[in-house]
Amino acid sequence: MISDPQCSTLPHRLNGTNLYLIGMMGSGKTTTGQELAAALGYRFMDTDRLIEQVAGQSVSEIFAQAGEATFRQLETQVLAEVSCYHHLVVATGGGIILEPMNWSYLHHGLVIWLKVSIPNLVNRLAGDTTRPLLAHAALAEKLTTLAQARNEFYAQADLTLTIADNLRPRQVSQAILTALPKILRDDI
Ligand SMILES: Nc1ncnc2c1ncn2[C@@H]1O[C@H](COP(=O)(O)OP(=O)(O)O)[C@@H](O)[C@H]1O
Ligand SMILES: O=C(O)C1=C[C@@H](OP(=O)(O)O)[C@@H](O)[C@H](O)C1
Ligand SMILES: [Mg+2]
Repeated sequence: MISDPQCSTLPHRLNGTNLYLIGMMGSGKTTTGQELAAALGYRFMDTDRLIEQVAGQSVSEIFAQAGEATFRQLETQVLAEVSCYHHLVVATGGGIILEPMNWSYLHHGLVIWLKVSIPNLVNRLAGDTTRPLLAHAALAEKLTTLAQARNEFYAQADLTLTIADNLRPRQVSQAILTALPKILRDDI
């Protein structure tokens, strides 16, 4: 629930506008998104989970069997469908920002970049086996290369939150709730 009185009018002011979380793998989009949705009384959706439902396969299986290009097509298809709804917090996949068409859907709502340091991403993702782009790669180097290629796209978000390394998911959600009013137009 929203405890800060300054944020208590936020659900009203948002008026159902979707919130899209973007950022690198491990930045906490899926985890924080659930906290944020609960705080706002929104529904939570995760494009990766929707893709898995559509394909009947895990993300890793799609990458291995159909390839990344097919995954990206499914990602755009799922995002297009999701953007028809409202009152959603949507955790996206880290690469959703690469396809220009996706921005036309993301901009139906407000886009929030969870900006997390590479060392913190490495800590969180060490041992992870569910992210095919990180398989068979030196983790820190791969994340650094991906971030270098992607940061200019993440920076197109409506709101950038630089997340301190010790912030728990609930605190990240609170930080978003505190920051959102500052970017809301009066007519939104
Ligand atoms: N604020 C946080 N503090 C500590 N661990 C976190 C935080 N946010 C996410 N995590 C952990 O990091 C990992 C990746 O989080 P996830 O939400 O799946 O990221 P994303 O969806 O951005 O790839 C998970 O193990 C999750 O529990
Ligand atoms: O960064 C990426 O290109 C990807 C991120 C993953 O989602 P998370 O960002 O939730 O890990 C998932 O969509 C897929 O493995 C590709
Ligand atoms: Mg995720």
